[in-house]
Amino acid sequence: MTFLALDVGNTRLKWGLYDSPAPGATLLGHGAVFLENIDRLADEDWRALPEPTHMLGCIVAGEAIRRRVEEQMELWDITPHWAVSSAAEAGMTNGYDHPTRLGADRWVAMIGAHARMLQQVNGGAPKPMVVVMVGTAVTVEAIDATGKFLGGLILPGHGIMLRALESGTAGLRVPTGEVCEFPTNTSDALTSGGTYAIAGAVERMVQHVRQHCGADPACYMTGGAGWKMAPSMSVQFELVDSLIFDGLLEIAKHRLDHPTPVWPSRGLY
Ligand SMILES: Nc1ncnc2c1ncn2[C@@H]1O[C@H](COP(=O)(O)OP(=O)(O)O)[C@@H](O)[C@H]1O
Ligand SMILES: CC(C)(COP(=O)(O)O)[C@@H](O)C(=O)NCCC(=O)O
Ligand SMILES: [K+]
Repeated sequence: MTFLALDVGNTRLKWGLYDSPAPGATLLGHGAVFLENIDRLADEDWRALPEPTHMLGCIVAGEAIRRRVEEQMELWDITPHWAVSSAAEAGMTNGYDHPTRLGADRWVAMIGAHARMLQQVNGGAPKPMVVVMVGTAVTVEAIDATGKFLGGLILPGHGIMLRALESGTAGLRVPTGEVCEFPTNTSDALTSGGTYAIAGAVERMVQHVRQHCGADPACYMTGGAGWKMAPSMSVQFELVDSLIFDGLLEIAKHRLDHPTPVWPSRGLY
């Protein structure tokens, strides 16, 4: 039972092929393509892959992109399934005003992080969490120890911050700089400004969760630009590149264990 996990963000499509639809499955292959190159997947990246028998993805890139991804999947005999945010799933509850309006990638990453935290406390008391995703945008989620999503921040990512400054000014078109505490040139000032804007927002959220929950949160970070942020964080974050795939595997397992009418019965997915 091979399982294809897809994470389609606003910049890139990430895919992972696993040997089964359950947490702890072995990764057989993975890759990432920019959205403009999606149409090559069937002919190139996916051509020589063993055929997946199940698939679950999450997508925040819009309907037109979803159709282009599904077209590529016609290479195989599988039905596309996409995770959506809901009021409750896989041991978590969703405190968003309108749970279904929460970005599916945010929900799935929280589910992945929650399973990881439970495994790490190994039967001990569950911890609150802060889950940071550094992609096109940056999201900073707060989850209490019962697995309730309390709410989260959305910030521009590094690329959007730089492009906004470039397009709104005459004098800020410079190469990428280094992160430093006291930048003395424009490049370093921009790079450091963006990085510490994100780090500062994350730090505030950690404080808010600590105050609200009365315990230190477990902190997880993921996303294509997570590695850029990790060295500049003032609190210890575990960088987990696979958080969304882990969440998809978790959801897949829960749905197989507890099938509902929402989950189509044709095939397993
Ligand atoms: N090799 C890379 N290719 C693309 N983006 C990268 C790469 N390394 C870091 N990044 C950064 O990661 C961001 C995209 O991350 P990603 O998680 O793919 O975003 P999304 O999920 O929104 O598509 C880009 O804004 C870029 O700053
Ligand atoms: C916040 C996001 C744009 C993040 O997208 P990404 O950076 O992963 O491409 C996405 O999760 C989204 O469109 N969310 C819907 C709005 C919300 O979560 O409130
Ligand atoms: K993402």
